Amino acid sequence: MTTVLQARPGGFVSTPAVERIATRALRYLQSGFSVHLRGPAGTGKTTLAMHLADLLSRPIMLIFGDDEFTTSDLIGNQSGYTRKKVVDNYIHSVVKVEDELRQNWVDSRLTLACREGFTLVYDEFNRSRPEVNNVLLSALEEKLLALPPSSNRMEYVRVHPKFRAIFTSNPEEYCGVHDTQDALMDRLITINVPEPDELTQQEILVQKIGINRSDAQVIVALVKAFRARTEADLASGLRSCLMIAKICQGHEIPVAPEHPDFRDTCGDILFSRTRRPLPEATAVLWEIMNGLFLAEEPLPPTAAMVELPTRDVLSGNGATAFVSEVYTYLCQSGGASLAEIEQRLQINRLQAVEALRSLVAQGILMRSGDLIAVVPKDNQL
Ligand SMILES: Nc1ncnc2c1ncn2[C@@H]1O[C@H](COP(=O)(O)OP(=O)(O)OP(=O)(O)O)[C@@H](O)[C@H]1O
Repeated sequence: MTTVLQARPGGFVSTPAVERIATRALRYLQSGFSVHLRGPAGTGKTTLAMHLADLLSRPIMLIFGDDEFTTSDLIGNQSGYTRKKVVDNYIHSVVKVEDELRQNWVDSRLTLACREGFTLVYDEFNRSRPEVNNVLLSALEEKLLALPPSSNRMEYVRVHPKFRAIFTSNPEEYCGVHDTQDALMDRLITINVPEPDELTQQEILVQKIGINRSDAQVIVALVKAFRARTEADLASGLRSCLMIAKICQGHEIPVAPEHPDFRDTCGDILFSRTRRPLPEATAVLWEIMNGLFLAEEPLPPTAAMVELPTRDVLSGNGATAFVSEVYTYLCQSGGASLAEIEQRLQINRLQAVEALRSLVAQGILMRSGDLIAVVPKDNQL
């Protein structure tokens, strides 16, 4: 039996970045085009596709691309028989028997969506072989879906004007996906869905998992730093963030880099997502964790305003961007906690920590136990 999904609103987190993509996609759908959302795993393509389908307010047919698919999985096939037997004994000496055997045609999801004007969400469509998807070409362009020849039904379905299709796909270098055929791509409007920005990821953690914002910030910054340093960039970090947040929330594990359960959870989730050897990945994660932990402590007041070194000197090789801003703020404020630095300079935890580390490395700030202080200018390296 073919199941029709009804729109299930709620659960979709919208931020300005997500909204921009959704608005564009909806515009194209409303103009009668089908849309293709393309991007790495876990960037939110399926969630966005279902959200767009909700907005179209039509029943939804969902198909998942599969290498084993045949054309009949998309359009339908003959299934079972109807048998009709008529015995005519009107004249007692004559018995006439008519026996008719008919195959039944069962629509599959694409055919039903085309016929009834539903919204088709074809998730990861390039996992199906390209030739199987060829039936879509005439449905999208000529608005006719061709069915196999038959004597007892129409061989074409005229596509309902409200029919729309939303496709999603992973990049072609992914394992298990096929090349997308040019003719199909030419009939779609493709939107590249990038890794959600940090604000979006934080918002999704806060709204979906229910953790507080500062914990969401720490998790997102931590996963981002780990991925950047281990080149684990094939998939988005969002799923890892959601997993860490959900486990911490469900088991009351503090989102604190010094807490052993938090460290273990992050390790279990992140190590398998990089191709770096385990000892190297472990060293990177602990280094990032230690950086976050030390910087968690409030900074001490500074004695006096110190002349501001130039940005070039402060930022060294350019790897750390907010060094001079952090330094200026510390000198002017006479001391600040990490959260205050982030808030005041509108930077994230990782950027603040990296800037502080750079200042310590250059001898402009010094660490004394858990505290960090400004070194008087005369004593600077
Ligand atoms: N805007 C959003 N609102 C709420 N949750 C989201 C949003 N975007 C992504 N998510 C969540 O992030 C996770 C990954 O999203 P999703 O499955 O849509 O990604 P995808 O790009 O389709 O991944 P894949 O290519 O692996 O199928 C899911 O748990 C999803 O609920």
